[in-house]
Amino acid sequence: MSNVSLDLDAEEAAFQAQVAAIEKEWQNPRQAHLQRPYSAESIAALRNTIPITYPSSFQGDKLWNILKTHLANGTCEKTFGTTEPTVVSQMVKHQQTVYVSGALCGLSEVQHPGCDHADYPWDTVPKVVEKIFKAQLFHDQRQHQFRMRHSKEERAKLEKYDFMAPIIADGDMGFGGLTTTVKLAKLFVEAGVAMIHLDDLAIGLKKFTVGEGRTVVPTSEYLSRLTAVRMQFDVMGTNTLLMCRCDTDRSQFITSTIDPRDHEYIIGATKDLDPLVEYIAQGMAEGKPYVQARDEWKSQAGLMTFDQAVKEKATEEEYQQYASKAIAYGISLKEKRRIAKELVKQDVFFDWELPRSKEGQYMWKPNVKTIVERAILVAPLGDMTWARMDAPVWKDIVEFHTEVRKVYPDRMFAFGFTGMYNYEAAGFTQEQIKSFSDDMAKLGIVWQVQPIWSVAGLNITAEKFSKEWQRDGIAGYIEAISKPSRAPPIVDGFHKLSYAGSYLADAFFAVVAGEKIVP
Ligand SMILES: C[C@](O)(C(=O)O)[C@H](CC(=O)O)C(=O)O
Repeated sequence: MSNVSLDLDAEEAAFQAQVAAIEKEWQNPRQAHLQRPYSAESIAALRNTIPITYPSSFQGDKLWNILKTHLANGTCEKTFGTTEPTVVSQMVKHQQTVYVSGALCGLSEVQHPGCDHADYPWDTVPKVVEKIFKAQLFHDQRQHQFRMRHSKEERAKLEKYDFMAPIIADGDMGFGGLTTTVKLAKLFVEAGVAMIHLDDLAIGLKKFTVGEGRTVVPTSEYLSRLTAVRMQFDVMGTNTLLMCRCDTDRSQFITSTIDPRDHEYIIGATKDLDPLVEYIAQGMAEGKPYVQARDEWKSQAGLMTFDQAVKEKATEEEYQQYASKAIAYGISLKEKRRIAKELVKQDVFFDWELPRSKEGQYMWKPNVKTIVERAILVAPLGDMTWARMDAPVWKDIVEFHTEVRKVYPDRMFAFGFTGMYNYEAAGFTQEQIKSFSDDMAKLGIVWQVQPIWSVAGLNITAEKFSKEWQRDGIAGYIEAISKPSRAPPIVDGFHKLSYAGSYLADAFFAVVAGEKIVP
């Protein structure tokens, strides 16, 4: 049955042409760094039958050029997070890119705000990107129309900003299974994003107040997620960028032991105690707080990785032999146990089931080596890499980027000056803090973001004005806002007719009335 004429030859020819076009796209120097585990045929079979193009692709190319230029110059783009289009209309005067942070969206763009547990609806951030992108188009259009009202000579004196700063957005962990990740990627592209970042965190498992912040997923799941996004970008035929963020360096748990590539870092008990969950349940029944019961158990359990457990029991010589065979990428616990049995005289007790959390997570040893491994493994799927670090440990920053650059010398990196960074406490001098961004740029960290400026940053401004308004009423508004914004250089606001879009509205009336709108 068919409602169109069934020309099988034409259908086959169109499919083969599509396959050839995709293969050509993939050979483009712009995509040379990418490797896919799937074929052009598979992508062609997943495409629509009508051509569709997305501004996201254009913005992706624009971002690529901006960042590549920084890489070549050893400089970087410094931006910050916002969800507010008016803020974007100002930041483009100094920033080349805009960041839409999940944490900010979760706090101010949803019906039920809250801490950054990435527990907001999966389409929250794409919707904010769409809002911002459309606002950028508005500012771009009204500026262009305003300029075109003037002669070429007059335009030399008018301001001109690039409002279409590429948007980088937080894709978090993809929000569930692969089909959700695919839909998320699709929505981001449709919204006009230039790049999204996707991480290796588990959904729904952040707990900050009790110090059990983050949980990662196995390497295999991380790979699948990123592949799903790359596949969706390919299906849509866009040059939208994908940033592979990795949180392994500062996470406390992993959801599963299924992937041997993670076994080196999974922590077990080396004392044969009752399981942690049972100890906590009993302790709490006796009136102990959760954290106290947990920490008591942890202090008795001899928590360490299997390799460390072997080191405790082996002689120096035995351990050296063991390490040479058993400590390498991807060696499973089963294999490690076999090697230990063969080489170490003493029995090594190690049980990674005992410390499992109530939710079933396994304990994880955060460290730089694992982010290096994950970053290198997934690099061919993405355009950039971000090792999320809570603490400004310069040694770790240098180690991570140097190691990845040994394999991918042209890799571009991102860095987030996330939440609680305390440079003084970490021993940084004022000079080091000042040159921090420039020093990182030399490591290839071309995109640097202060993601959550909009919380404390806007709060400071709002609190200051609210006090003045309460104290001085309209006199306060006139002095604090109205007068300074009208004095040259005039601040953007409703009083500036071009900014507010008044000339644009007039132009609509004029064109409809058949009048001329250019000189
Ligand atoms: C970048 C981030 O994902 C965000 O949502 O803005 C957060 C920010 C933060 O915790 O300060 C993150 O780094 O996880």
